[in-house]
Amino acid sequence: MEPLILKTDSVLLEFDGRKILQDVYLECKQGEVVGILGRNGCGKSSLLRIIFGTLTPSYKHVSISGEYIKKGYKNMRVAYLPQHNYLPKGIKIKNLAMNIIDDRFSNDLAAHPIYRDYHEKTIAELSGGELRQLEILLVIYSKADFILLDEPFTHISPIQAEALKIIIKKCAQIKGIILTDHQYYNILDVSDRIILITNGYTRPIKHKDDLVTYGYLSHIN
Ligand SMILES: Nc1ncnc2c1ncn2[C@@H]1O[C@H](COP(=O)(O)OP(=O)(O)OP(=O)(O)O)[C@@H](O)[C@H]1O
Repeated sequence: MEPLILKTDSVLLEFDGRKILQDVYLECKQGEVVGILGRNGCGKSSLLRIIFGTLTPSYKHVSISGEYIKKGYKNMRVAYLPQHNYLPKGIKIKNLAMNIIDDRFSNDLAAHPIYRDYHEKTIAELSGGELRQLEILLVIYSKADFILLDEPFTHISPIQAEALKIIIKKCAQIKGIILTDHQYYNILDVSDRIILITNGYTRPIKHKDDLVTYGYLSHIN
């Protein structure tokens, strides 16, 4: 079967007359990881929320394999990890996972130490970093064909970031993943393609040097 393709273009997003996003083209196929980089406030989270359907810009065109998508979250076509904690505190973890996990990943979730050790507990009983890991897992292993991750590497330790990159790569064998984080080295590591948002435009990054040229990095290490 042909891989599904999520396409986003012609986005116009303004706040108080200030143009945040004005010329966006973003494509992601099932089977690939697309990394988005950009300075604080350039519109990365906004773009993910527009694709997911929880932020309505003046204009957008989002489609999956040619079918116009108004709200990505409808019918669980797109899943989204927000920058901030989102899970309700009082619910048992195994009950949260029950209806959202893709059967193809239920063994992976069950074997992950966070789920294995805490599934009988509630969200309120986890540390900040444990909670973040669980939130990431529930989105990555969800039934959606496309997964959007806003700052998945922030708040987790380096060793767990390494493990997360392996999980993302495995998941991307059958899903499309778009992610952003200020830990750009992790984004460069895990992504098949990089898109930089600058001055409201998306620019494909062909080489690390482009990140200096466009003023995202001051130098290359
Ligand atoms: N509800 C809102 N009202 C007004 N301005 C907003 C609103 N939400 C976001 N903005 C502005 O839109 C711009 C883009 O915000 P967004 O959160 O998408 O940026 P970002 O690239 O994800 O930033 P960061 O890397 O700092 O998380 C920012 O300048 C922000 O101040």
